[in-house]
Amino acid sequence: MPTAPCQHPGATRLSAIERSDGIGRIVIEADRLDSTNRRLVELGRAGAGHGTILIARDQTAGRGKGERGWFSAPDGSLCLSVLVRTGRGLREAAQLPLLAAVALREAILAETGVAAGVKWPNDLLAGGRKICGILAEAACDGDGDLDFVVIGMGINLAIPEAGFPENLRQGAVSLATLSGRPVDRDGLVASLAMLLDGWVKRWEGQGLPAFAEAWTAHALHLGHVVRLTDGDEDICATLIGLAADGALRICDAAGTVRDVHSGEIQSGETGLFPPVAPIPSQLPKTRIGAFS
Ligand SMILES: O=C(O)CCCC[C@@H]1SC[C@@H]2NC(=O)N[C@@H]21
Repeated sequence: MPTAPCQHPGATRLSAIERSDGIGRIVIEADRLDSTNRRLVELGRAGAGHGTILIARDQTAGRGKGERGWFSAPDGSLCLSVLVRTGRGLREAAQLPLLAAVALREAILAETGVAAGVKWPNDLLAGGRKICGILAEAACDGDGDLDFVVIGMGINLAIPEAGFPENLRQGAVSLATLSGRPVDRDGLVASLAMLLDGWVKRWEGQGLPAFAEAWTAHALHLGHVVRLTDGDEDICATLIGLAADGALRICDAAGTVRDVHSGEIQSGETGLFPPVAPIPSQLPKTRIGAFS
């Protein structure tokens, strides 16, 4: 029997998909929330267990990478967050956003037939347009040790082209548009929970080697020159692949091989990734650490 999670005001329905442990053991669905990441962090601090999933039909202040907001449409988007408690430490947990992209890519392929590529670190794209974004945030205890990680995923399920804000229309697309058929939202959640659970368990045992090959096999732009940010620095570099700790290994314009631990790809030489203007952010200024 699933154990009851901590309740919160936005939760309108509680259901458990058929798992007795692990990811998806508890699924909380809310009609409307500000941010599933934000709320799941609160639930985590209050003791919610490993594998809790929080889904919102409508998200009013979704968080995106780089302090941007995240656009979603009620009924057209899937906004969910997953709470992961791991025996591995904070440094290694920074690999979870990459792992999440692998699991989500597989779930999308299984449920819709859409084969996405992974734009470092964890955006999923098809035909050069973004299908989903992932934002993982780490919560630490008073000593700075990892308490838990919340992995948030925003997936464009069935947003018509005209349903995206104008500044996103060129760069984003939904799964229903790509596949030409409706997407079974609950099927996608169940598939994701199962796949993510398996990948996290393998990663707990083996670390990065558990999924590095799967990530690399579908990574976009490896071997190509791209413009990317390395922290605050804007650089052009050739993407080499993943380093042993999960950082992105690049070769910069001076020919120096170095590793990038956080940043984003801004554009690729094929012109696949035109920069997208950020959505005005309603983010609070105090954040727990964001990995991606
Ligand atoms: O900018 C990105 O690419 C990451 C977007 C992540 C959005 C998801 S939607 C569900 C979860 N809750 C949030 O507030 N953000 C993530």
